[in-house]
Amino acid sequence: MLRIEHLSKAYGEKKAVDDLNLHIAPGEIYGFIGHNGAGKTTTLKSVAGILQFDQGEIYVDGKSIRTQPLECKRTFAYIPDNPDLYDYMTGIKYLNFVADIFGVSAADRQDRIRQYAGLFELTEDLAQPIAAYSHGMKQKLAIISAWLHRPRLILMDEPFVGLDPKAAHLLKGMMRQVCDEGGAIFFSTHVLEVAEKLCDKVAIIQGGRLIRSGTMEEVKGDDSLEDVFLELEGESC
Ligand SMILES: Nc1ncnc2c1ncn2[C@@H]1O[C@H](COP(=O)(O)OP(=O)(O)OP(=O)(O)O)[C@@H](O)[C@H]1O
Repeated sequence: MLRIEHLSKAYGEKKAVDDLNLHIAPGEIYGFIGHNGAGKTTTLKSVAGILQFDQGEIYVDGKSIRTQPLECKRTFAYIPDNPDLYDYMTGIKYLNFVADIFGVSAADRQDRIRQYAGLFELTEDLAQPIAAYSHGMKQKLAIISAWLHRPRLILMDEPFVGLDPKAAHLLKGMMRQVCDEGGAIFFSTHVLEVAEKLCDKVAIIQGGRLIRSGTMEEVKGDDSLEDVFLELEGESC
């Protein structure tokens, strides 16, 4: 579903991602963890096709994000770490705008908007301009928009930040459902308890380099993910 091969990206002299390799298969919720500045957002933006990288290749369903960006972008949805949406639009206008971009039929978009806005208790707010939304409401809107075109791959950067417990629980169920239907999720998080419970596989990045990856059992063994993460961080100091 997603193959990252020898990805490297530098900002000037600073190597943000260094020879990173990852393979995410259908059915997998893949967590991406690392300290602040480790290179998670740079990796996710490279996969999403919004940041040019220096070396390596990224394939979505076998297609290169560099040479076939449109085909790739039809397959996935990307939720950035900060839901900077169009403040002047109303929620419903924004959702219709996204549905238009992805060619979602009128009937499908109506069904899905009704379903997800209902679940996230956002229905009444959809008529409000996004400028009047709280951070959590913007995050809910970004999540609904990502799910609108039924993407097979969903990329998310810190998706749980700002969500209330009910919305966070709902999102976890939606992530699992995407994978049960043959899709895949690749997301970054600092909340290791969530990663430990939710993820099938996990990758730990440090200073732009992948230092551990595999199934949750392979990575953490009998310890907690937090213990393993802190131990690996300690080894590097
Ligand atoms: N636009 C930029 N210009 C210069 N350096 C950058 C830029 N964006 C990121 N960096 C640097 O690249 C490195 C990786 O940053 P990145 O945002 O990918 O980390 P992250 O793992 O997502 O961090 P966080 O958990 O804090 O969001 C950091 O050292 C950061 O300072």
